[in-house]
Amino acid sequence: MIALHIVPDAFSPTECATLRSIAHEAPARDAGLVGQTRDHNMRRAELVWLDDVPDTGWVMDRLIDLVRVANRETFDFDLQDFAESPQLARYGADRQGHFDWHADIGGGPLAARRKLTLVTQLADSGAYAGGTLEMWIDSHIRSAPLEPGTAVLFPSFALHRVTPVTEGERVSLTVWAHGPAFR
Ligand SMILES: O=C(O)CCC(=O)C(=O)O
Ligand SMILES: [Fe+2]
Repeated sequence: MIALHIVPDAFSPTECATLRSIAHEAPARDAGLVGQTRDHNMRRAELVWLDDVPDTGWVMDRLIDLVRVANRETFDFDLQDFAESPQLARYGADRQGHFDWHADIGGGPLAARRKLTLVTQLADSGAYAGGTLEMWIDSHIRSAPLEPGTAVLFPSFALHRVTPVTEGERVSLTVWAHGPAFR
């Protein structure tokens, strides 16, 4: 069975607003995929890596707490570290922002060690149309709640996607927890 763990109010409305302005003001990079190949049919988004932004230690502290609790209550995975920077992503309707079906466990040395994925919604649900985060869980498609500040955690091997944004802009915060290979 693949589990899903949902945390409402993982970030407050004010914190979501702060993270949205970081996503807009920090220099963004065009979204590459695992292994740094850029395939815009697969993914279109603007990314800001939080490790590049000063004074965001509080975000990482929160993410660590959220992962710790979710892992204790739901997953019980052998987790070791957070080997990659958290990522702010903007998916704009102007570029048909989206991310096709994929799993986060990839071929690179860091992506290969991903075990748990955490995604937080940051945009108000009225700020965009489309842009649903869907997860393929036990032969069913489950949609992540749209409420800003809600975090969803799932195993990094689970298929998921972000449907095309057709109006406005969706903003999300993603981080991965890493550890030894599943066995
Ligand atoms: O933005 C999202 O909701 C998902 C991001 C994602 O799947 C990823 O970065 O691997
Ligand atoms: Fe992903």
